[in-house]
Amino acid sequence: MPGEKAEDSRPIVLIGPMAAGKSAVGQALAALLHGEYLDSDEVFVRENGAIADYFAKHGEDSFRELEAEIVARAISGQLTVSHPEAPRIISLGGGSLGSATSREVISRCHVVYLEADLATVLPRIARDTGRPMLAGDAAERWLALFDQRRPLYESVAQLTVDVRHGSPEDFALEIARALDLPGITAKDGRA
Ligand SMILES: Nc1ncnc2c1ncn2[C@@H]1O[C@H](COP(=O)(O)OP(=O)(O)OP(=O)(O)O)[C@@H](O)[C@H]1O
Ligand SMILES: O=C(O)C1=C[C@@H](O)[C@@H](O)[C@H](O)C1
Ligand SMILES: [Mg+2]
Repeated sequence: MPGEKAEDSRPIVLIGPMAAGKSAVGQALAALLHGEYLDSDEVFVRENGAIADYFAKHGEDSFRELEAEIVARAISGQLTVSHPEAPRIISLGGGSLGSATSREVISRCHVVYLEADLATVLPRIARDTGRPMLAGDAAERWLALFDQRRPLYESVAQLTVDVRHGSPEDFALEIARALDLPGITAKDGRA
């Protein structure tokens, strides 16, 4: 029909640094689109236990191998439980783009980069014990990792959302509008 938006079954993948809100925004977006939400960190924990414990026992390299496998399974639809045509929203672990395979795998998706800064995430990471990559001085570690990874996020992002001011629901609507998804109007979010 003229004027009707074409179906677009590509998953929406959320990337960005630790505590930017990938999980919170991903869940809000799934609710808005009546879609399925998947989180590579949650899948990891379900299959292997707490991330901090896994790092302590097996080290980061082993974690990254399993993480890359989970990303591939998530994107390919192997972990999907809902209707095959339901929108799929997938949040990736903050360090997952270190894998060239994962960068390649997500190139066929809508890739949305949640861009944050230290001031925004500081209250969220200050008392963190679950993120082994932030062990020690969490603020210093977050900044160092962000400096190192920012070029990777930027190189794969198709849409960048500034998440410094607003709620997860605000950002979900911004993403849905920017991607011009079927069923979303500019005015209130739903057709
Ligand atoms: N826009 C927001 N406003 C206020 N709080 C937020 C916002 N986005 C996320 N949060 C809160 O910040 C914390 C971290 O968010 P979240 O877990 O979604 O980040 P993440 O990017 O998935 O982090 P990780 O790298 O650990 O997976 C959570 O407590 C969440 O509720
Ligand atoms: O930035 C990282 O390296 C990480 C981010 C988290 O999402 C987890 O994937 C894990 O704690 C490692
Ligand atoms: Mg998360």
